[in-house]
Amino acid sequence: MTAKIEQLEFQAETRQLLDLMIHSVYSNKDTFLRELVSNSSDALDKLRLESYRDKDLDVDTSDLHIEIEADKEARTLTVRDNGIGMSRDEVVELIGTLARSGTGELRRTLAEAKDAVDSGVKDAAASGELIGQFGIGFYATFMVADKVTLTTRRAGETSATRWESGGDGTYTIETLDEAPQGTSVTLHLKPEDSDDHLFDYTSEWKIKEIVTKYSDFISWPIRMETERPGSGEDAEIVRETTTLNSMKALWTRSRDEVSDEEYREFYRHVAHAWDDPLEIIPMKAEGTFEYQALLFLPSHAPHDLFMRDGKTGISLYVRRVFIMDDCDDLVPPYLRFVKGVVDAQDLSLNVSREILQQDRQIRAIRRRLTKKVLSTIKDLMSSSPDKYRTLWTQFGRAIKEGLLSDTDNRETILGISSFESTHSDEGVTTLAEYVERMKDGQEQIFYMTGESRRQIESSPHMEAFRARGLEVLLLSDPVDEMWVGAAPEFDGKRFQSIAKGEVDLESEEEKKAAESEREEREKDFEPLLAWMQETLDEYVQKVRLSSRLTESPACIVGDDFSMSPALERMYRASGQPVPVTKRILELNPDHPLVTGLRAAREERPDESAQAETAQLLYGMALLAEGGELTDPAAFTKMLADRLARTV
Ligand SMILES: Nc1ncnc2c1ncn2[C@@H]1O[C@H](COP(=O)(O)OP(=O)(O)OP(=O)(O)O)[C@@H](O)[C@H]1O
Repeated sequence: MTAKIEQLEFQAETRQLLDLMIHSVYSNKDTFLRELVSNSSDALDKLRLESYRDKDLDVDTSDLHIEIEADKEARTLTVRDNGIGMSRDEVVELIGTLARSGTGELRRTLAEAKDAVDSGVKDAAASGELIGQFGIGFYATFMVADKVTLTTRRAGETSATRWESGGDGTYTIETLDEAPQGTSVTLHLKPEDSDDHLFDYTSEWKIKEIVTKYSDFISWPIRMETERPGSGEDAEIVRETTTLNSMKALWTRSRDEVSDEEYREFYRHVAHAWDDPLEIIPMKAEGTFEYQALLFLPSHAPHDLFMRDGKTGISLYVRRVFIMDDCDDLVPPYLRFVKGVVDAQDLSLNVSREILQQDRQIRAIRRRLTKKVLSTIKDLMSSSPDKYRTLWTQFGRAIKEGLLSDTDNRETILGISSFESTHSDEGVTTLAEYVERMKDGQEQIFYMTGESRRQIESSPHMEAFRARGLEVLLLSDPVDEMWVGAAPEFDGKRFQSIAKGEVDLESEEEKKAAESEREEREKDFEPLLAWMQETLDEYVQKVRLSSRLTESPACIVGDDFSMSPALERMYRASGQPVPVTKRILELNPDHPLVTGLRAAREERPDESAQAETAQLLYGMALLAEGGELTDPAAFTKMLADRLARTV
């Protein structure tokens, strides 16, 4: 067969990424080798598993390993494995494109990073962050090489593929008749330039240094031919094959035997991450279900945390044999950011994803892991508040999903959650702190949901609470709308929306004093309330006097079970039908607009403009809470006409 070399173009994003890598001043260029070794290790894991599952796959798995070969003369470095390899299509898909979700986001981040690089500011940080967010694995090679050649043959296939690129806009791809099974990546190294952190990557000690630093725990041997002086006088140099890594599985070792640096590199390997772990959680369970686990809480949220196909982070091993990554049965979805490995003793090596879902042992492990992660976060709150804050900022929104889905642990999750509140303009508060500050006689935890802190704070519902110095939680994450509706309690205190139901802010004494006045007022206002209810019947179920307003003339409240406007909008946006709910209009009996309208009703009951005032009052109340008018044009016209009469 004559080899046909095809030249293909990189996807636009891939090209930009390469461009950035090539011109990157990201100082830690050594990490390219970690990426290659990590990919090889994954490929070996996959081959072992596939050969185990597919008995017809005729491959030799007796000596699975990674090999590093440096050629000083040619200035090349080759990393070779006899793992699963890739088919031609896989090469195009996996290496030629960024086969990742969130391409739009990547494009945006790339543009930002590029601007930063162009303007010469925070260039290292920009590319470092980019690498951190998207983990651009294989492309890291272009930090140190001006040409990369990859030759690969997939296990079970006869023909092989060669891919080559200079990191410019294109790459070539060629089908070969033969090649050893597995993958070999050869880097044609850029000239050494230690000012630019480009070291001599053909040097034996440099390679050793990098492998020991970043890849020591890799469970496959990483071999290299090394030289040592022979013994005796004028003895010749002895060349021998050395295994560079210790291959010790970190999770089988106790915490004091492992350095933070080893943990960190292992984290980067399992999590495909570039950041540092925020917290390391080693676990060991003996008894009915034996397993060991090594979990990490990352310090940065991945870009796909809220994407439907976002990855979960736990790899499953059985007796030290890799079974699968992204095992989403090991932690509940709200803890999908937790990374690490679980090594179970008593599972079958043959276990499939479908079986896992049903497996009692896996369910037990999941329960234990969940509790452990939650208790670790709880400990961080007191032992390391800075770390807790970082964790909450990065993952709080995901964790709060657990308030809805994990009822067994709801109280614990509430305990580790933080919320914005009227207590301070900045920062967040825990519920324990809120409860601590509750006023005498206050029995509920007050909250209001909305689309932003500002919008909630300026809503009329807040007025009486502000006037009385009562703290209100300001819940502006979409997920807040969901869990808070499940009406949980914390520390025996119910959550009460200040925009729903009747609010009872007065103490017993105040109540008594206010009672007769209120009765009086209700009598006074009765005709107005009845008339308004009739006039606005289409929109509201009831009109009543309010005890929550001090400044605004009116506000709209739901009953205890009605949806908030923001929740209604969320449902509508997701295409779900939303039942029309009529809410309650509350009027401020001290506001001149309300008292004026009452007087006008008494004096000139036939005046048609009063119905417009009622409509305007209702419209203003809707706008004030951040709601939407059903007919904005009609409202503005009414308002303009009215204003025209007063100028
Ligand atoms: N040595 C290899 N053997 C087999 N497949 C490989 C090898 N190297 C890379 N691949 C394939 O190419 C894909 C892309 O590799 P790349 O290093 O760019 O990203 P990744 O390893 O998936 O993730 P990360 O960016 O976190 O490293 C891998 O997921 C794997 O499927």
